[in-house]
Amino acid sequence: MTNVVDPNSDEARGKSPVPEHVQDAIRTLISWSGDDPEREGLIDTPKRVARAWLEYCQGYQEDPAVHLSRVFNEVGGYDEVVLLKDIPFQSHCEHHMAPITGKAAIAYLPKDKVVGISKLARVLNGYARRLQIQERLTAEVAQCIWDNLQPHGVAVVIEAQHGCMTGRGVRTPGVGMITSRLHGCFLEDHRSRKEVLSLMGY
Ligand SMILES: Nc1nc2c(ncn2[C@@H]2O[C@H](COP(=O)(O)OP(=O)(O)OP(=O)(O)O)[C@@H](O)[C@H]2O)c(=O)[nH]1
Ligand SMILES: [Zn+2]
Repeated sequence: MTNVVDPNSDEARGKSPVPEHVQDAIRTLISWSGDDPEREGLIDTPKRVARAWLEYCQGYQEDPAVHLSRVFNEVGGYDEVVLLKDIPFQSHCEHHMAPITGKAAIAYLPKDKVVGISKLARVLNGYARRLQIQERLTAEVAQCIWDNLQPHGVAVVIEAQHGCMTGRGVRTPGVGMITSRLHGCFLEDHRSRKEVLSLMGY
């Protein structure tokens, strides 16, 4: 007799198994919130939530510095600011595990190496996909670029909205938080700082 595999099973859909104790934790949260985790619409929810959280927190599985290991040493005499603007990201605050959504501007003034620009967004994602506060996220991205590219300067500005301030608590939709971290010439030299912030639109 041939084994018939249910096309809706986790196995057939290539989904990774979720340990029972993790599903239990989510069932507990559902019933504590006032709903019945055994009703039809919620039956598979614990598995979905668990897998979603693995994805939101994928950054724990990587060292973002890895993305900066492939450098181009030939910069063709380019000695001006490189800026990546409006990089969208999603993170989660470590206080409420609520979404933080925003955009980042990442700039550096290369010394002798540049990286593919997508790598700057990858570094941002590597740190954003963890439980964060915005200040630490900003500092970690800047430090990673500063340490690994050894440029003349690094500037990171992040502008974001915090779900814990919009959907709950003080409930102030539209409020934005801006954080910045500067290193090297952007920190020390007034003109460089003004130039980079103005390129970023601040
Ligand atoms: N500095 C900083 N604060 C954050 C960030 N994300 C969330 N918060 C704040 O973390 C604080 C946690 O405060 P608590 O008093 O411990 O928690 P709470 O009682 O839920 O606070 P409320 O949000 O005011 O209801 C809140 O003021 C949040 O607005 C962040 O990225 N940076
Ligand atoms: Zn929060």
